[in-house]
Amino acid sequence: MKTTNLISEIRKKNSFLCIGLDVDLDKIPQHLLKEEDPIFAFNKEIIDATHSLAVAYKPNTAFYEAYGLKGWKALEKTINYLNENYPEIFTIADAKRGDIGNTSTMYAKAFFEDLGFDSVTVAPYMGQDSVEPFLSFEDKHTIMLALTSNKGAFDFQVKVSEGKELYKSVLETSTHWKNSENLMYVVGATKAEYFAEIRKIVPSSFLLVPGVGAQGGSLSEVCKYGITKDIGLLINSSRGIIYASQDTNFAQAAKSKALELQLEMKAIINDL
Ligand SMILES: O=c1ccn([C@@H]2O[C@H](COP(=O)(O)O)[C@@H](O)[C@H]2O)c(=O)[nH]1
Repeated sequence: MKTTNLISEIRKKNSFLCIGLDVDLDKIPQHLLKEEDPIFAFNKEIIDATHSLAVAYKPNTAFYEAYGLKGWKALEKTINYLNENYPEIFTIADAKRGDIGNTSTMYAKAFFEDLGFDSVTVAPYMGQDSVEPFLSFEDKHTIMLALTSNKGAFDFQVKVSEGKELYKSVLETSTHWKNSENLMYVVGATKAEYFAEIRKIVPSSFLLVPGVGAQGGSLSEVCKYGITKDIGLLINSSRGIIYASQDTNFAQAAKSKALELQLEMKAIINDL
């Protein structure tokens, strides 16, 4: 999907919400366990109930890989369902891949060609030749980890080397790579105080922002310095939305949680 389509979808829905599909069989309503594919059955109901409020969905592949072949099948059914029924939705495989060039090419083929995702998350640690194979896919996006939402982000990402924090080097260096227009970055909502600095380096790039909801990040704090004239943000919430209830009404409960965030987003967009 082209970024221009994503921006017009954001404008149409007054939403920059990304819903994380992190399906844990211990947390989904128990009646779904009788279904042939409980993971897909759960995702389908969540997607059908929330698609008018969200512009993106982000299955974290760990939650599918953990269930082996059945999990991978459910991931495939979920992305096919989104692409067939809601082609306007931006899809993110949160897989955090990256390896030597020929291996990265295979990861890119798996997520972009075989599964048909619009984007995949990638770790920058192995450098340019590990990321460029992802960037070479036209109309696909590579979302590189910059400053993550977890506590461990302080172990390396904010450490200064040769006068610069590592996350700043990741942002600055990657803007010079081939096809860098296909890059987006992950910045945690729990790191709101860093957004002003980040926007100095990548003023218009899209940022995928996890950490609102279960991790306690604040949407309004992120938007203070993170939002751009084209919005430039995809705010993710996973557990805070999809596990709003474990009853049979779980999808409506998820919709209510998504609506709370969407209304907050609408007010922020109107104030721009
Ligand atoms: O810095 C990061 C990068 C990725 N994530 C992922 O996003 C979701 C967040 O889930 P919540 O339930 O809304 O906390 C999850 O898939 C993480 O692996 C992140 O949290 N932080």
